[in-house]
Amino acid sequence: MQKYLTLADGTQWIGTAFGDRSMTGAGQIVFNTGMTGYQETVTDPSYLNQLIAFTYPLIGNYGIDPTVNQATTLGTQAVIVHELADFSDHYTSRQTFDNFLATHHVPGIQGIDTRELTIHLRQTGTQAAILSNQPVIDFGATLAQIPLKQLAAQALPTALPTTQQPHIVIIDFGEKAAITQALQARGCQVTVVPATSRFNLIQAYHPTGILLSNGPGNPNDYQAVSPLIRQLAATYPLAGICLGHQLIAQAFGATTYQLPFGHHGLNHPVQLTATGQVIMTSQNHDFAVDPQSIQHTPLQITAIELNDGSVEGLRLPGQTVMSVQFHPEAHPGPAEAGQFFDHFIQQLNQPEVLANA
Ligand SMILES: NC(=O)CC[C@H](N)C(=O)O
Repeated sequence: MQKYLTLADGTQWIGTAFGDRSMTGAGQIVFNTGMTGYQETVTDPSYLNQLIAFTYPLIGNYGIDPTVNQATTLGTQAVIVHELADFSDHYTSRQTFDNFLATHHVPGIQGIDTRELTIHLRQTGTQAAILSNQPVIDFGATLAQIPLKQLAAQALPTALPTTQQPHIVIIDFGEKAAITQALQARGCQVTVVPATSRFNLIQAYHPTGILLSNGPGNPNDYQAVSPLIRQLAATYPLAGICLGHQLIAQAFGATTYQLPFGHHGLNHPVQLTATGQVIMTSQNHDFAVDPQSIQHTPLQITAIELNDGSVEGLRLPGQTVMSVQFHPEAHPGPAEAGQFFDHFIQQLNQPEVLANA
C-alpha cells in the first residue's frame, strides 16, 4: 500500500505503508539522527504531534523490548524510515516495530531517502507535514482535518514517602520514564505529579527537591506556570530538564526561540563552562533559550552546545536551581551526562555548598 509524505512547501515523497496502515498523521516534521533507540524515541512524550524521520537507514532490527518504553501511549503522529527491518532479532524483543506501531495506531512510511529528506529540512527549515493514503491536493484543508493527539492524563499519586531517602517530586509536563528511573537508581524516592498541581499539593508530599520534566510543544505556551516555578525555586532545590529548563529560564525573565531545525539525536557535544569538560549528550528539542535574554536575568549559563553554540545549561547563583537542555537520563543515548543527577542529589544533601554557590 502506497503512502504519501507531503511537506508544507509542496514537496512530496512516496513510499510504502507500515505500522497502522490506514491511519494518517500530521504535524511538525523533525529528523532524528540516532543510530539506535528508535523505541525510546517514538515513546518519548516530547514528540507529541510530530512526525519523526530517522536518518539511520535501517530501523526495527532489534524489535521491541516492553521494558524500555518511555510512556505507555504514543504521541507521535507518524514514523518515516528508509528501510524497515524485515525481521527483528534480540533476546529482549517481544514484538516487531511494525506491529508495535500498528498496536498504538501510529502510521509509518518506508522506502524514503531520509537523508535527502533531512538535507531538505536543514535547507528549508522546520515545517508542517502530512502522511496520507492519497496525494494531498489542498495542504491546509487536509492538515486541518487530521486530529491532534493529547498526552494521557496522569492520576494523582496517593502514597507519601515512607523512607529517609531524598524525595524528588517531578512536575510532569510529559515525563520520560527514564528520569524517574535515573533518580531511583541514585537512591531517591520519586513522586510524579501533574503539571497542573498547585504549590500546596506539591508541598504536601514533603519534597526534598523538585524536578521539572521534559515535555512537548512551544515553551511560550506554558507561561502560566512561571509563578509556581518561582515559588518552588524559593522553597526547594529545583532542577529542570529540556522543557523544564526552558520553563525555569522563562520564570526568571529569559526568553526562548525556535531553532531553524531541532536537535534530535544522541551525539550532541556539550561543553560544561565550569570545567571545560565536553560530554556527549542525547537531545530532543526544537526551542532554545536566547543567550542575549539571559544577560538581563540572575541566571548563569553552565553549558554550551558545540555544534551551534546554543545554551544547554543554566543555574541560579546562591540557590540550588539548575537545568539542562539536553537529556541526562539518556534512553536513548549515551549515559555520561548522568552526572547532572549526581550533582543535583549532592546539593540536596549539602546545603552548605549552597551558601557558597
Ligand atoms: N524534550 C523536550 O522537553 C522538548 C522541549 C520543547 N518541546 C522543545 O521542543 O524544545
